[in-house]
Amino acid sequence: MTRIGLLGGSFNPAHRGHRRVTLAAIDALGLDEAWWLVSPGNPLKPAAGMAPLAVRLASARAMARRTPIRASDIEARLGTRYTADTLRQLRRRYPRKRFVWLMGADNLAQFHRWRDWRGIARMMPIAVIARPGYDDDALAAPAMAWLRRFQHPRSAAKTWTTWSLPAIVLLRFRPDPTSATALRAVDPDWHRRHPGAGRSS
Ligand SMILES: Nc1ncnc2c1ncn2[C@@H]1O[C@H](COP(=O)(O)OP(=O)(O)OP(=O)(O)O)[C@@H](O)[C@H]1O
Ligand SMILES: O=C(O)c1ccc[n+]([C@@H]2O[C@H](COP(=O)([O-])O)[C@@H](O)[C@H]2O)c1
Repeated sequence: MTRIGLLGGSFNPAHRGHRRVTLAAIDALGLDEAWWLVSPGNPLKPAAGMAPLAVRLASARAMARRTPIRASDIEARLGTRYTADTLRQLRRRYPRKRFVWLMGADNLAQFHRWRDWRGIARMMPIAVIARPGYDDDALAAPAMAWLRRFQHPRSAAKTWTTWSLPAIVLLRFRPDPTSATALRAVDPDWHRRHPGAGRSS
């Protein structure tokens, strides 16, 4: 049974923070691989300022090179945009794989606004990765009021395939302050130089 971590994101662009925290999660959770689901468009984020999917995917592939991380545009191919729909389809398509949903603490703070977020938690365990500046928000997140009772200790992270659902674990690695917002602020034209630029999404 292959153990796979799923990290959904805009990857606008992918950065070394994504790579570092994903590699640390692979280690902490005993994963065979991680898939980066490069989103055709986060339903809660404005499309303005979003580079084309082909460019974001190319940046994710480059950042994931020589690791067990696979960058994928499967959401565009499945025609899904909401995470609950994507995860339902992935489970149907890959019944022999075991999935865990990975997300940074900033996403947990917003999680109660996602479509069918409780349904997501009933589909697969959730591993939240600490992120500088967001950890207090995450612990106080509206979704945590419900998720807290399903929390497992970090020390048991490798046993996630045995957990009954819902299940959540809060992971803490060496904090990585990298963010795509900060990278775009210093290099707003990054996508024009990147492989894949010029192709439509
Ligand atoms: N430095 C980091 N530490 C922990 N988690 C991270 C880090 N960077 C990104 N993530 C997580 O990776 C996933 C995808 O992130 P995303 O592509 O939105 O990057 P971002 O840096 O958060 O972008 P932006 O600043 O544009 O919102 C999210 O779950 C996010 O929380
Ligand atoms: O399903 C939803 O309602 C939903 C709302 C907001 C964000 N998401 C997902 O959260 C992941 C992180 O998005 P982002 O833009 O913060 O990198 C990405 O996979 C999005 O599709 C999903």
